[in-house]
Amino acid sequence: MAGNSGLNDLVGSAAGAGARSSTGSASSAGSGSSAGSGLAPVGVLALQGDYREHADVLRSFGADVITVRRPSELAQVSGLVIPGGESSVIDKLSRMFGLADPLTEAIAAGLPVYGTCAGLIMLADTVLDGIEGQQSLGGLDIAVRRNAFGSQKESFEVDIDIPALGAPAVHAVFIRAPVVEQVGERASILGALDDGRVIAVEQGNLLGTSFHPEMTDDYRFHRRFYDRVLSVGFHS
Ligand SMILES: NC(=O)CC[C@H](N)C(=O)O
Repeated sequence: MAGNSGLNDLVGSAAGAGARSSTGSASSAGSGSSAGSGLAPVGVLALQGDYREHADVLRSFGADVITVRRPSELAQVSGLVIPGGESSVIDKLSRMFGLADPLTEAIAAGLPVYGTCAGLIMLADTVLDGIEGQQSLGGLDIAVRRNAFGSQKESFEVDIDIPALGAPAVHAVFIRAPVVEQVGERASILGALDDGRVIAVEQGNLLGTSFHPEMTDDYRFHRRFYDRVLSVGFHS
């Protein structure tokens, strides 16, 4: 899934990162049930970032996937992926499009959500090093630091043991990634770097990784999210 367009979406500056009129491969499928299961579609927040890659991963599971850019689309979904990209842009656009409050409400109501990188930042209760005025949706009892790896190591790849996923280790791709600096008592750690810095967390129906499984061919984190979607059967 390591499509160049997705990578450009991740590393590109905020300039030109506004709402896209093109739906790309993640075109909205409208309402409908997911893969004959009677389940509502799974959503991918498509304001900015590499949402197409996430949609492709979920479709590979047989899921019915829709892109989410407005509250009426959010109201249809049984789960949501918030992709990587630029959290300050996703934050601004979600407020501009009237999605921020419905998203916060859906998270509080138990919507299963998986956030990667910028998506993890959006799910954090506390954001360190946000731009002025930056807000998050919250939900995860954590504090994340944006761009925590500094300019020298903005992007890197490393194998990380994730006990909850079993063997083999996950090949994790970090792109201007955040780290989880504080983990509150309601969140649990799924993975950390050798130096102890936390990069994967879970809390009830919320899952977050600093890195980008959609850029590899190991979809166990997406599978974990989708299994949660199937078992929760969320509808608003
Ligand atoms: N790959 C990514 O999602 C990068 C996240 C970005 N640094 C941010 O602050 O949102």
